[in-house]
Amino acid sequence: MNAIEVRHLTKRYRGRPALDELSLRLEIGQIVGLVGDNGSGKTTLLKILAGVLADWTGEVTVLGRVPGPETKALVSFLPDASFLADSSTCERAVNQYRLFFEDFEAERAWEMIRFFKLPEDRSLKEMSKGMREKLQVALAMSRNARVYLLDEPISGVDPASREVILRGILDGLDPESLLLISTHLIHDVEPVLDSAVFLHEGRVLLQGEADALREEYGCGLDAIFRKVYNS
Ligand SMILES: Nc1ncnc2c1ncn2[C@@H]1O[C@H](COP(=O)(O)OP(=O)(O)OP(=O)(O)O)[C@@H](O)[C@H]1O
Repeated sequence: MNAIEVRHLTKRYRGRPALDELSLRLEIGQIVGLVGDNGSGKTTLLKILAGVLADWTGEVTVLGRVPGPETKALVSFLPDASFLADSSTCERAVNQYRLFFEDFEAERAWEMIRFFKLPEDRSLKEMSKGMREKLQVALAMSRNARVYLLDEPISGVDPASREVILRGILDGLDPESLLLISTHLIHDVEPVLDSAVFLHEGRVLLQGEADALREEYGCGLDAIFRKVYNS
């Protein structure tokens, strides 16, 4: 079964298409990079798949169902903007997740919080941007979801921490799940990707297995990005 199936998906904001007849299929058991130039529709697509945007046209299924309450229980979505209260500490955030999500494993979240060396005595307001991102990754990846949708999870972190976060994401990832990760930091994420989807103006510009794309273009995904978006 395809984890995600999208056909002719169009989403307009005040009449202007953010996604334009987009079609895409993603199978379970993969780590997929979602890349594209600014405004190409990555966040909009992830929000629709996560079931937080509803006014679109076309066909979308996630794990065989139209995005809604049923799929939300199976999909772990890490949005680009923090939704946790500024006053939250690690402990409060873990407890909030435990209340919200039946599939949340608090112990796994604590392991990641320690692995990321996050300060347990500081509120979110007192944490740096990178620390907040690490906490959100720890929470999102501690759900036993079938589909993980991560919107720019490493945008605010230093290069060494990016590797640590990616390791944290991969450790314990169920091979029977799909991880879709949007990023501008293709070079950093490339080593973990099985495949990539390139968006442009709300459509799929290029999609394929990472190895096949590298072979076809004779370079890495980062260089492919520069080639296709500069041409
Ligand atoms: N709430 C909104 N109201 C109006 N237009 C919006 C809204 N959100 C997004 N858009 C528009 O939709 C298009 C796609 O935006 P989106 O945020 O999905 O792109 P993106 O690929 O995630 O961009 P970036 O790489 O800059 O984060 C853009 O033209 C943007 O201006």
